[in-house]
Amino acid sequence: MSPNEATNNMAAYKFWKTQPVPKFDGKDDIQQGPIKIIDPDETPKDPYPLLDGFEWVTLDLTEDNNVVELYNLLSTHYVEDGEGEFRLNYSPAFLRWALTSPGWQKEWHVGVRASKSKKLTAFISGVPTKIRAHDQTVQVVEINFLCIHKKLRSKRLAPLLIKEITRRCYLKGIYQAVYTAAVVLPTPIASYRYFHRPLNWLKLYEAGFAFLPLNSTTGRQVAKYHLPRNTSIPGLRALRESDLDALQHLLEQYLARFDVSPKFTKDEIRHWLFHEEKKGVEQVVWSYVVEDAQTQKLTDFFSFYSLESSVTSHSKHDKIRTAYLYYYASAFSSTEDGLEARLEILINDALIVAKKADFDVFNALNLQDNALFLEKLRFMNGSGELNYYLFNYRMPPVRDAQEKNLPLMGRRGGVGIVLV
Ligand SMILES: CCCCCCCCCCCCCC(=O)SCCNC(=O)CCNC(=O)[C@H](O)C(C)(C)COP(=O)(O)OP(=O)(O)OC[C@H]1O[C@@H](n2cnc3c(N)ncnc32)[C@H](O)[C@@H]1OP(=O)(O)O
Repeated sequence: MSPNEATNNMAAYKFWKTQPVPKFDGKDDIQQGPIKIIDPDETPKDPYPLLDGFEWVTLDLTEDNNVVELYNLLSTHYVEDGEGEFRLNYSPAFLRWALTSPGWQKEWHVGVRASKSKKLTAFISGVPTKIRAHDQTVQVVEINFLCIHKKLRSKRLAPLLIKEITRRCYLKGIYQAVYTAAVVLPTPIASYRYFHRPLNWLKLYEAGFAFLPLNSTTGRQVAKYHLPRNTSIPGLRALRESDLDALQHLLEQYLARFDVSPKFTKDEIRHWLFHEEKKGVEQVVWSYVVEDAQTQKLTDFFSFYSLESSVTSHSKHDKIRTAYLYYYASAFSSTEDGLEARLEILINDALIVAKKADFDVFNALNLQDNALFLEKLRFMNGSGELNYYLFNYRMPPVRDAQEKNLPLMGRRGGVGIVLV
């Protein structure tokens, strides 16, 4: 819990109270749209002054050595679980994928170096995209990978990084952003929880990620999470490049269910969802479609991405291979009962594909329609929370934001965006 969370008191957020974000009390005028109209002429043309001994750097992620530098910073200083036992370990291939999506801008890969050693000590990034919020389309930048070296924490460098990337976005005429964070800031549009479906329970247990319930045995736990060898839906196959138009249509229809969702162009769909087999290129995203044998139409789709966690303190296993549920869609969404039954077998097939690809665990948030299958498919309730935010944009509450006390099944996601 952040020190400020207990109070939800704007005054306690010295930096955030100065930013164009909704207040906690919800007393802002709830007319949907920008909070502040930005005058580009008032945007400073030069970078903000930094702490003594540090300098701004713009990374060039087309250069392998820049990607490796970023990897080295994040793999040792990025997000950890509460106890510091596990740390997200985004691979160089993942970072390049995440940060060079269509329209990416080099200026939005903002680093800080120590002036003497030239070591990269902090970073923040953005990539452009469009989202739909209720019935409005909004051009945004997706902010991610904010990271400060552990020795430089609590020196108010984060607000500087945020202000600097904001300045660079304003200069390009982008005035809104979307981001997620485990910490509570003013003010989430929605908050979700992580769920974990063991695929290799024994390894998770040995690594300290899964626990043995008092009334169980390791054998019973392994049996509980056993999956069939083969997928069950006829016509399930890997996504092909020739599917992209049909996939765009299927996704667009499905994502219309949610209050906030991405508005993917075809190029973005290719970038984010299509993995092209190339020698020596690490696979980051797995996408599968179901093609109806009679009509040749795509009826369903699922995807997941690969993100390892480093086990910081354990000797037997140093990595957990995690598949994260990404976008999915089904033409069976015309009836709720039909959708629930379909998603259960569709996502069960996703688990089987992930198990075959040697993942240890499959993670999902309870956004989108995930509450329809999480319990049935034996996802365990995790401790991690993820809050969704919009910068300089206010909108009426999304469907589920206030419904934390409803049982799981009652909590359908209002957010359809998944940030990597
Ligand atoms: C139009 C364009 C707009 C573009 C910008 C849109 C906004 C983008 C916003 C960023 C989206 C990022 C999305 C992601 O990448 S979320 C991932 C965040 N990264 C990590 O958790 C990695 C490990 N942790 C660290 O590297 C540091 O602890 C970080 C960098 C997180 C904070 O460093 P440090 O611990 O040394 O703190 P400080 O003394 O410098 O600064 C303290 C101030 O910073 C506020 N703080 C703390 N954590 C976060 C956080 N995750 N988002 C926003 N603000 C945060 C905090 O409330 C306080 O402000 P206030 O309480 O006084 O007000």
